[in-house]
Amino acid sequence: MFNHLKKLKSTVKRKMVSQVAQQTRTIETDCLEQWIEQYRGESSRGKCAAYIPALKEADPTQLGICVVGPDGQISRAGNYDALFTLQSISKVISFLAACTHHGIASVLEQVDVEPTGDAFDSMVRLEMHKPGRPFNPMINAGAITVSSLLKGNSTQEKFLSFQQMVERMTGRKHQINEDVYRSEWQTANRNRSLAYYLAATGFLACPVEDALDVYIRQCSLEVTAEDIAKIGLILAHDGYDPIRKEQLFGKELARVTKALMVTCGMYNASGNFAAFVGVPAKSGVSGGIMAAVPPRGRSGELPFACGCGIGVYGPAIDQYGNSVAGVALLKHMASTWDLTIY
Ligand SMILES: NC(=O)CC[C@H](N)C(=O)O
Repeated sequence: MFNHLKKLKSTVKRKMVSQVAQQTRTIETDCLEQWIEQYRGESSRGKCAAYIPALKEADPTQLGICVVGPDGQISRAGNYDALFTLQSISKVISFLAACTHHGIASVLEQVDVEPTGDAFDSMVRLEMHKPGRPFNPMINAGAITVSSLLKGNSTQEKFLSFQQMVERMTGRKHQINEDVYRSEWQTANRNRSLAYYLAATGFLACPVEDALDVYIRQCSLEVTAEDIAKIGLILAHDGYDPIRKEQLFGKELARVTKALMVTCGMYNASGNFAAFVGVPAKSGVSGGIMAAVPPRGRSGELPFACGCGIGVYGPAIDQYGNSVAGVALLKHMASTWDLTIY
């Protein structure tokens, strides 16, 4: 009798908890849906990237978001299921993969951790600090160096080690968008020059065209906002996947990576983003933004107080290469939900 009562009590309690969770989820999703409609119009202040011709084909008015919490709570709104290519968000993952293979210290011998304040594809500083390594792994020069360092002796092996890192974090298989890959390969004159310069100065660990091929392939991998939100969540929890309960990479690597995201992740708009959103994030020119929100001890009342990963997609980008509507949405969300780490 006593046992029966105890079981009944715990079932009632579980039901109540799940109802509360359900309710919270709905409130958060409601907020996100409302904000998406509020900020969708911001996309008219930007344009889809045109220097990679295939990216121009995207619908600039799309805006989607997915937020994932450590207990598996997911809130999605807008065009959250749209597929887009990782582009520069891939730089975070290739850095994780290269450091997992070589160790942080030896990767940092080839690429520094200093912000530049220049455009992501700039070459101006490479020659100014002779024979300096590229400034950081989040600009193209540094990312091409990192791609050349990926584990493996061929482009296939190197790309595979990148792809496996992505798939370990998202928990699913990903494909390359062949049109975007081809389009970038055919128009990559600037990145090609960067890669040749890196080879000339001894900062490329494989032949130029191989490094470029791996880099462009990783940029063309297709994901959804939910995929990058999951990666953001793992970074927020210092390399630990709280949903599958598995440590995927070390704490120190997670911390170095988040510091790079804060200082360089939004390129030469990283200062503004740090001031008005205030979380480690990485953008890509296809319109994705991945953010890692660590647990906030301040109040259990806050939405996603135990931290979360955020994935945003809005293909109209600004002069810095960041999603215009995506950044506006994140600014609103950060101030309302008190997301900042500062
Ligand atoms: N900012 C970006 O997303 C740049 C990535 C793109 N593939 C390039 O190298 O130009």
